[in-house]
Amino acid sequence: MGRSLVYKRRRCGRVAEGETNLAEDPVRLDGLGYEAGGQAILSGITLHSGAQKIGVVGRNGSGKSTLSRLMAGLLKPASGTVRIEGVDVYADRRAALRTVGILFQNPEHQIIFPTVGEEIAFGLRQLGATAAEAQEQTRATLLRFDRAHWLDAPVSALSQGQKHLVCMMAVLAMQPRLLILDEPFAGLDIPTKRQLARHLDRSGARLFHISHDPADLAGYDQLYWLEQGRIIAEGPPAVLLPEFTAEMMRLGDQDDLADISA
Ligand SMILES: Nc1ncnc2c1ncn2[C@@H]1O[C@H](COP(=O)(O)OP(=O)(O)OP(=O)(O)O)[C@@H](O)[C@H]1O
Repeated sequence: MGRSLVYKRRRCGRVAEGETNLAEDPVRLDGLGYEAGGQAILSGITLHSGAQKIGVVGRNGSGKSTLSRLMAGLLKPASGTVRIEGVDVYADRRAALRTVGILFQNPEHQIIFPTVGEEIAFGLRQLGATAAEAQEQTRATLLRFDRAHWLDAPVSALSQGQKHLVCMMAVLAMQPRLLILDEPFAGLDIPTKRQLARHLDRSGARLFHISHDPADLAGYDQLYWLEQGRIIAEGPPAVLLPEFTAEMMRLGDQDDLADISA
């Protein structure tokens, strides 16, 4: 995979002043590393950002899902820390639950209850709401998304795009400060993607969107390029995405699918 890439991390274009403040940045990854099967999956990831819409672009196997799970505190780092809004998300799980939400690529991996209302209420109960409070907040969330009539709908009767919306409502009901998106739009059609993206933009949560698809990240404020478990470039989408796309096209003209990291 991309063995010919020899970039050192570099800045692509100008990052607006004020987006990075080392003392106060709400998203802080410092020397983050992760190992599995005796191999380094992520190494030396340092990223400080105060941007509202942060994106990470990377090809298959670059470490995107591992990074998103570390960001949500679901994996223990081998080295370094993830601090979101001042919370060490692995060390302080209770605070992390209130601070960070995550949406996965496959809603089937996220949904565990048979009805929409139960699914949304579950997260709220996790945060300490009583059954009555959770019910009230669930109804309010459905109303906010114009889906009051979904309360008792069986999840099994929903389309894939609708299941994604259920996951999104369930996570946003918990009012996370940061929402991590692990390719939640993969496989969805353009109208569905656009509708879900609109809901996200309205949510007010800071977004940390990880994707292989440059189109997902075009409107983002600050982008990072993940390659072989390292950040190799950062910059605004107008500069970084064309470079990423050109490199992906170049790699596509070769055949590196046979490579197995040893
Ligand atoms: N538990 C594990 N044991 C061994 N190898 C792992 C483990 N988890 C991840 N890897 C390897 O780490 C690399 C990064 O995996 P990861 O799933 O994070 O990448 P990704 O960018 O999300 O990939 P994709 O876009 O294909 O989903 C891959 O080579 C994967 O095989």
